[in-house]
Amino acid sequence: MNPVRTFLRKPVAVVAFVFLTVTVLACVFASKLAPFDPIAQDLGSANSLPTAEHPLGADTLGRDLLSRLLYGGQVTLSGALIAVLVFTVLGLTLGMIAGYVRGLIDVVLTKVVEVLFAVPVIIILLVVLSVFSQNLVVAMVTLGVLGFGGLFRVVRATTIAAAGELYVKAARASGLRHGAILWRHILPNLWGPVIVQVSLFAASAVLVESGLAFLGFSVKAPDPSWGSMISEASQALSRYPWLLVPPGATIALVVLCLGLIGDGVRDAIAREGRSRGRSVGAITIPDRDVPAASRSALLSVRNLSVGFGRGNDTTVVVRNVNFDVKRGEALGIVGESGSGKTVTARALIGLLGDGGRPLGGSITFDGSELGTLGKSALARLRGSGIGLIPQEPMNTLDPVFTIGSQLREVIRRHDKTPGRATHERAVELLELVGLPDPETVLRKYPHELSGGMAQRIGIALALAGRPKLLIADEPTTALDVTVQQQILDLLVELRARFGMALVLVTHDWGVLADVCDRAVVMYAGEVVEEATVVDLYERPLHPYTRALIAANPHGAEPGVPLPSIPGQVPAPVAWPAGCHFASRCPLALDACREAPIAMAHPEHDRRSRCIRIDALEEAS
Ligand SMILES: Nc1ncnc2c1ncn2[C@@H]1O[C@H](COP(=O)(O)OP(=O)(O)OP(=O)(O)O)[C@@H](O)[C@H]1O
Repeated sequence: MNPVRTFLRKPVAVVAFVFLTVTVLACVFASKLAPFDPIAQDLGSANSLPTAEHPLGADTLGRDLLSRLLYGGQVTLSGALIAVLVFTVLGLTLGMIAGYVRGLIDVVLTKVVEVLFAVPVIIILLVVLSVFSQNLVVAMVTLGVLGFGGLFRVVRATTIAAAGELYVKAARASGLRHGAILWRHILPNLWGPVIVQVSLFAASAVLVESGLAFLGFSVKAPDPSWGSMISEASQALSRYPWLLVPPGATIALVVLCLGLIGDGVRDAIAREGRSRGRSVGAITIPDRDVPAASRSALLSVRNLSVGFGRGNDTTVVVRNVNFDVKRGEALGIVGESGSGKTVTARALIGLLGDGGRPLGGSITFDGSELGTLGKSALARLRGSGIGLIPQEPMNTLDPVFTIGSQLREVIRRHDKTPGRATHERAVELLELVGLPDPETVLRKYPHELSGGMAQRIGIALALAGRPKLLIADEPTTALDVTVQQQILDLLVELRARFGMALVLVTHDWGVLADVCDRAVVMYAGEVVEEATVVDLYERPLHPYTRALIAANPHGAEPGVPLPSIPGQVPAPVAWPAGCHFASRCPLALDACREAPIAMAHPEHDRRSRCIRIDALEEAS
């Protein structure tokens, strides 16, 4: 569903948006709407409560509070607007540059942002105001500069994720100019997170401006601003408490509305992301001789095909994938980049994104056919039945919330327990994933975590619903080597302890050997071989598996060059009619190129999509 429509279905967010719009417009048109001059005194009405003449009352000098509020809003909101503009321009442009260009520029900008995070904002603002003789514009520009780091981080992370998408890589490879890529492919991913961040920052800019005005650093008396009205009201607070209500309530409501709009936008984006990729199309290309879904297996995938695009523009990227995962078993999906591992894994949990959709086949999990489940049942299954460990956990953590609040939210969704029990479960989960001092970790924000800690949090989040199956997509690629091993050891330990099954996507045979019992080898969108990891290593029965193992750096001998597989994985649009690997295979015959190759069952529990198994065995 369109995210704007999803937002419009949230009444609280819509009311907040309408209130904010009306308030801003009323302030903009203060000269037309205000019943009085904001500085005109009428001592006869001094300190009056709301009356027909003064709808919000009058202050100690008899000045109309509604008029002062409308004019004062111009000062406060334009101050906040300046800060928001600086925040948005810097955060968006520098975040995109850092995330897209990477390298030294990324390192330098990230360090600068880290330094800015350490700067005490209010103290710097007071210094700026004293140097620039109480110039509020300079102060709000400074606030934008000091605060843009939050937006920078979100934009950078989103840009990195978007730039890593294959369609962006393809656009780069096709020679599209960087500006055009950023504009057409990256920017559309950013609007949602940017609106969320901007609305939250705008709320704090309103508060900071009001605070500075309260301290006397804004307009000069008798001109109003919301903060100066609070300051004036505070001087007569004990005798005329009402004076505080109009400016105080306005500031509180504006800040609340900005927060609610941010929340609404975030929910709308999240729902939009979840709803993509769920529709099941009509194209099915069934494989022959495929047994029905296994009753004993926890997960049974049959003839799964996945495509991207719509209608006639649909490109099939994964074709007729079949495999089973038994309870407690660890299955690896291995293959070169672009072979369809990630798409297959994400299809299992209904999170294809970016126009991806299952084109046919079935996924049966724990007796339920996922294609027949309604939205809410599927949502319940995610996390409680199947847990997903992300590739880049930092990107999946919301930078504006503490780890504790994010973990507790997920726990509450599954356990529906009261606050104390939820907290205890959060602590227990962090202990489970080996994080020392869980109470401190719960108070941290994502940017305070190392990569290894973030991945442990990712695992804790995946475990929160006590899933029967974990899906881990290259869970250690973003980590350095020593941390990689620790995370793998943790996965092995947790799996053994809770008897969970695991589907692990990897291109690393070392990881496969460490963690998995069995593996399917994928090539150009198809499963080409399936066997136990030991059998695959010792006696591969597909030329592609053999070539992959030979090119595996773990088996490299010092001084001996590592063999590589000549050629490249064909793009989905260029899949050949016959065996997808034929153009790179030393054993290929004409028969391999002429027609699709059926899956053979050369031995019990082994499958290979090859008609040259005998020749392969002879050659080895
Ligand atoms: N969002 C997308 N839009 C269009 N095509 C896509 C998209 N994501 C993936 N694909 C296509 O799906 C195919 C399989 O991609 P997938 O990411 O599953 O490969 P992979 O084996 O996981 O590779 P890697 O190890 O690099 O992640 C690719 O050839 C790619 O062209």
